[in-house]
Amino acid sequence: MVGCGSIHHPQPKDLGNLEPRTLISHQQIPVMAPEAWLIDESDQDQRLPHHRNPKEFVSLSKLQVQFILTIFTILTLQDLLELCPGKVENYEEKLKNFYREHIHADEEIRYCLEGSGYFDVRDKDDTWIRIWIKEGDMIVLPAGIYHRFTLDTSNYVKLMRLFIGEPVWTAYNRPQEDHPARQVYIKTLESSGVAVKAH
Ligand SMILES: CSCCC(=O)C(=O)O
Ligand SMILES: [Fe+2]
Ligand code: NI
Repeated sequence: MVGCGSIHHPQPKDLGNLEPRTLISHQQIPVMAPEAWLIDESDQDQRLPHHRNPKEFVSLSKLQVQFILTIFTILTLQDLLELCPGKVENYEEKLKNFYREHIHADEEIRYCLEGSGYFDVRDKDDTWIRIWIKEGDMIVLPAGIYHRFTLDTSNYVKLMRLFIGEPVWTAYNRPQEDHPARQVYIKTLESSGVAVKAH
């Protein structure tokens, strides 16, 4: 990397419309829940919305219930997070918080648009595994897994933060053995035959 933000990597075409936002660090993009609705059966142009009259929307939770037996997930883009010294407000504090061992009640989903960084995750023996995330990589951490994040020495990363349904940010710092998400995670591991070290 040369200076922060000075390198422009070509973007995949479908991300082109995000480009202007990437100029601003950690900018919130309004959360737009994916919309879904029942359609009419008319022969009109298939590219039209085909709403029924009156419109009948289907809530995200209903979609999830109806399709629970299939892998059916809608990811919501929350924001683009650019991390880099000198460019981001409260950089030191942010990095410190990201590097504090924690869990979430939901999956942590990140797509790396540019740069690189490390996601550290605890394995079954409570040992850290460092995962190097580079441009074009996507990571999905299960709810309840202890993890943390840091930049690598390139000192620059631009991450898309994605959520399934409502974005929930809350980080629960270790220890969280009684947290429901932690308990579900441990149970899932154990039921797939992984013995988890007690701690
Ligand atoms: C910089 S994204 C990774 C940091 C993290 O674990 C989080 O945001 O919860
Ligand atoms: Fe996290
Ligand atoms: Ni780069």
